[in-house]
Amino acid sequence: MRLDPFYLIVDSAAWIERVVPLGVKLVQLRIKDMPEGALRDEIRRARTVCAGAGCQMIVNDYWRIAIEEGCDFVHLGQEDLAEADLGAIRAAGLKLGLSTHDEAELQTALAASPDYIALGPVYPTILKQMKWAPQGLNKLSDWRHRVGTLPLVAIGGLTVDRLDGVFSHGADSAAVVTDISLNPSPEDRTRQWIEKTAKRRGDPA
Ligand SMILES: Cc1ncc(COP(=O)(O)OP(=O)(O)O)c(N)n1
Ligand SMILES: Cc1ncsc1CCOP(=O)(O)O
Ligand SMILES: [Mg+2]
Repeated sequence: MRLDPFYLIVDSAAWIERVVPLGVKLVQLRIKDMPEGALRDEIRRARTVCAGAGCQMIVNDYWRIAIEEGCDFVHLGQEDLAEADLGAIRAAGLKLGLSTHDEAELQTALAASPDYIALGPVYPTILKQMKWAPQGLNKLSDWRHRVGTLPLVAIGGLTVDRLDGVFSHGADSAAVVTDISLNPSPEDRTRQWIEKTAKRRGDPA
């Protein structure tokens, strides 16, 4: 499986409606603390936009709802994974991405046969409090060798200027939240990410 090199993470269908039409091809819907009915509405709205734009949509955390709503990709952290029914996820045909932060988590993740492995935070992040210090680029290279041919996602503190570094250290895809969501012009910044990753995506010159 191949992942787009630009992996955008947003927290609403409204964001997806705003930026996916610009040419985003891989997006995660990461919603925290929302009543289930509203969450299902968000997923359905987001999925409609993504389907129309040829954008792969990944649902964070809510694997049961993702199955019920007919989605095809979920992302789980290690705590999510501990409570998830992997058999049900696989039986429903969903692809699975997993977070890792240290060696033990990598072993746990590899044992679950995921479709990609994410490593983070590569750089300091302001999105959420992390138990882990920034991992740095050398850890990314280490993970590159350990995950073999599995797609590797870098996450945490990524910006357009940091993309060359993460790709040259083995990442296949770079995931981002605040460099876009907190930018004074999220649309312009999204275009910069698309342009900077164009060659890796195989876009025509
Ligand atoms: C691509 C990607 N990598 C890591 C995470 C973090 O997942 P998790 O550790 O479960 O934390 P939350 O995002 O659920 O707060 C992610 N969402 N996406
Ligand atoms: C959810 C998550 N997991 C590891 S780092 C991170 C946050 C990424 O956000 P940002 O791109 O704003 O640093
Ligand atoms: Mg999670």
